[in-house]
Amino acid sequence: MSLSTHLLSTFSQPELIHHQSYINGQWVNSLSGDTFPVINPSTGEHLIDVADVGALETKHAIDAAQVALGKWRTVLPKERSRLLRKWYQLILDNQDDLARLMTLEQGKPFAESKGEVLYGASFIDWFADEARRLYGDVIPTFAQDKRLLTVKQPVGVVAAITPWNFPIAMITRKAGPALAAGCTIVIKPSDETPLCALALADLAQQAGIPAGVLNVVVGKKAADIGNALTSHTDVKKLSFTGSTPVGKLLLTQCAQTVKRTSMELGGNAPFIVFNDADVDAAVEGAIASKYRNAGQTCVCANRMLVQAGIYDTFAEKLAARVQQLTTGDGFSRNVHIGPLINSAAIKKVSELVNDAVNNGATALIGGKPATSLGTQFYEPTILTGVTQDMTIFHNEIFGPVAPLFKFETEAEAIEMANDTPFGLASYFYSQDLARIWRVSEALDYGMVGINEGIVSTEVAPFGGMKESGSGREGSKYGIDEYVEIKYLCMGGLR
Ligand SMILES: NC(=O)c1ccc[n+]([C@@H]2O[C@H](COP(=O)([O-])OP(=O)(O)OC[C@H]3O[C@@H](n4cnc5c(N)ncnc54)[C@H](O)[C@@H]3O)[C@@H](O)[C@H]2O)c1
Ligand SMILES: O=C[C@H](O)CS(=O)(=O)O
Repeated sequence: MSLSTHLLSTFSQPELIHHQSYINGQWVNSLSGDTFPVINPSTGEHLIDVADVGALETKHAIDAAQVALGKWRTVLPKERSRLLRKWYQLILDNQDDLARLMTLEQGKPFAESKGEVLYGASFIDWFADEARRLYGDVIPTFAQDKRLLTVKQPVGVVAAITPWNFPIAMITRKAGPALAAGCTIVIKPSDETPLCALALADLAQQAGIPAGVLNVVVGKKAADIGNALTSHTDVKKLSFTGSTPVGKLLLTQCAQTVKRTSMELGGNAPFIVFNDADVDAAVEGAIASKYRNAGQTCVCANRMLVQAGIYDTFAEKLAARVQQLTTGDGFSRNVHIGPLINSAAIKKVSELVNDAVNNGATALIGGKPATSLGTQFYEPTILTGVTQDMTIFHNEIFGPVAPLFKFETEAEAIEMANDTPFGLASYFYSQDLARIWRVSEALDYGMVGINEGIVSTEVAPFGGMKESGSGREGSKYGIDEYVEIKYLCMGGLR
């Protein structure tokens, strides 16, 4: 079943909409003939049925990637760069259609979807440049008859498993550096959002990226596909973006064949506001960080830690801004907050809020599902009187809920901020330079926003520590995840 005639008519390039996996340059059905439905989280509308592939089709994709690797790794960097730049331009040329697919299958407001397409494309642009700068080293020798050097070579076939919340950017943040380095790749996107991934594959094909270099397998049987990817000896690297529990499972599976891994996992970001902060700036930063993608990002402010001296003022100002946020369908004008991805998400957010309120917190704004809009919407919410012993303090909310915790001293703020197994993003607002240095150095997180609520960019290293994962994406560091550094020792040179 394809998209309805009405929906198809809203696309400039409806041929970008695929219902089959992309393996070895071919669009293929599942061997079983099975399909699964893609649902619009805002309306519950059945969008399309997509071929439901499994382990055997995944093995075919790995085989294709292995065959393609032999030639792709020898393609001159300038040519790889040219092909990536062509892909980048095609993504830009199709921004509206890609954004439309994203809002349909993921739900985020159309303007946010358009922004993600540009953000996702920026990684292809960045690594098109990096492809031409994979330099090695000449090392001062340790013996008169020897000369030493290093070269960087592609790790080989890469498996990428990606989440639903950024259906384009989480793929390009991996495919860009992998292809730039001379690797080939098999991508398994979330079955919640397969259409964006398949459209990206179509554009890669249009760009001239050879068959087998980039493959996309979509299916509901995530564990089967994952097992095929993590157990195959031709797969030399797994790059995963998703929840920490699944990341831990995949790390275990990869250990059996000692694969390289990059893990971009869950977060629990503190957003600290000190008495000396510019409170208005902190409120704007909180709005940007907390409510983007309806709070469904790994770097969303998850715990608002507000110093006692400005707690009431901050809460009041934040509430005034949250009241200006409109919740609704992503295609409706002036909507800021779309639906949550599925019913499990609504249940999880409701349980976290209800637990906090039942234990003494107050819902200053919101505090329940927005049932008048449908089954998948949650009201933008602010909780006050929240304490460290409540469940919400220790959980990634992944919804438009801002719990405000009060602290007295800088030391207490640091202790609260670091009291979590996660270490991805963190934020704080202060105008005291000495404090800025003390707090930046004391926070156990891979990324620190200082008087800033949005830090993500292709030019800087994105990633975390502790149970938020390992490795970095984007920046001059991102391509290192996809290369092996080989040391050459040339002897007998008397
Ligand atoms: N650190 C980051 O850059 C980053 C970015 C986006 C999302 N995330 C995290 O991802 C989570 C939300 O995304 P999600 O719900 O898609 O996460 P998820 O872990 O449920 O799923 C992520 C991907 O893993 C697949 N998967 C699930 N179980 C699997 C298994 N047993 N074997 C193989 N693959 C399996 C899913 O199908 C999906 O493609 C949040 O925790 C969020 O913090 C992190
Ligand atoms: O949710 C995870 C994404 O990495 C967030 S961002 O768009 O990179 O900030």
